Amino acid sequence: MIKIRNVRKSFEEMEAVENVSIEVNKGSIYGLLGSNGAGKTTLLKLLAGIYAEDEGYVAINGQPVFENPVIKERIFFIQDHPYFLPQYTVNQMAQFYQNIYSRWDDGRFEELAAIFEMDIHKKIHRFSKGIQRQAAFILALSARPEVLILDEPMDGLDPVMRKKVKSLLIDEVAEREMTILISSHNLREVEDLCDFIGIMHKGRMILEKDLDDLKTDTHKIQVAFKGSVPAIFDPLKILHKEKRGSIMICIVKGDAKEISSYVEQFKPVIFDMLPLTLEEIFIYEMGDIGYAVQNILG
Ligand SMILES: Nc1ncnc2c1ncn2[C@@H]1O[C@H](COP(=O)(O)OP(=O)(O)OP(=O)(O)O)[C@@H](O)[C@H]1O
Repeated sequence: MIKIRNVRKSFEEMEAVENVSIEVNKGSIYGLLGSNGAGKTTLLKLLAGIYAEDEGYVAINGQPVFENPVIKERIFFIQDHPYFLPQYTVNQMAQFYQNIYSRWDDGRFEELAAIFEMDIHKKIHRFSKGIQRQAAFILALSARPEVLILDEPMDGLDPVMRKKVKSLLIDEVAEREMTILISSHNLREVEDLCDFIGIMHKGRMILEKDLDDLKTDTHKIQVAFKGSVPAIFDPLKILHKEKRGSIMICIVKGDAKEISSYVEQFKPVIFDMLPLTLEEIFIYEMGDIGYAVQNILG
């Protein structure tokens, strides 16, 4: 669906995106994380066809995006400062987009306006930042895009609205296989939404992960034995191990049931398997550069 291959983009001397490749399958939600200036917005603008790549290629459905109106009509991009025509109401913006997007859905527009309790006849610039963002979501989803590109979409939304927006996005993905690329500074903000996560740092992609695999595959175990610790750990794939008093804490990769039945053979006096946050997984997975990632995710 989305294919970004060895892409570079510079601004004068500054290389904003350096040799980045990502692929996003139809119906997936890809979270692009990174600190300020990492190159996230530049990458999203390359995908939206706002910038031309200096090298590499950016394609959707096998076709280049830049200067390609057929593909652009299938993309909706909500920028970090959503764009509206000056003095326009939500309804007037809807008419504007209706002329651009052939799959624009009036029924959906009315439905979403009702869900958000949006005053569609009010001028958008008079709305607060959060309400303007809600208006952008209503317009974006009514355009029925195949690809939705979101730059810091939760910025300015209160917790109730975040939940509402997330569930609407998940519904669109489930019902009609919309594909989403979403940027954020904050892993916790998007971890329940994304199937894949890519972390950018100084223009480069430093880590990419499939979240489903990660969450089912990585566990924290706490274990204690009577007397000394038997040498049971060798066959386990351990990312991290530390001793706190008589308790051994390990971060282990593998199937939860297999790990449990293996450890239980050695009759531990304490044995717990605890859930890990995604942030912890990233930090343990990345070893030495985990600390750098901790700052990025912070
Ligand atoms: N139009 C531009 N002209 C010159 N430099 C630019 C331009 N756009 C981005 N840059 C530079 O490219 C680098 C990457 O910026 P970008 O906005 O893509 O980062 P980001 O990851 O989105 O950051 P943030 O999280 O702060 O929004 C930065 O050093 C920025 O100063």
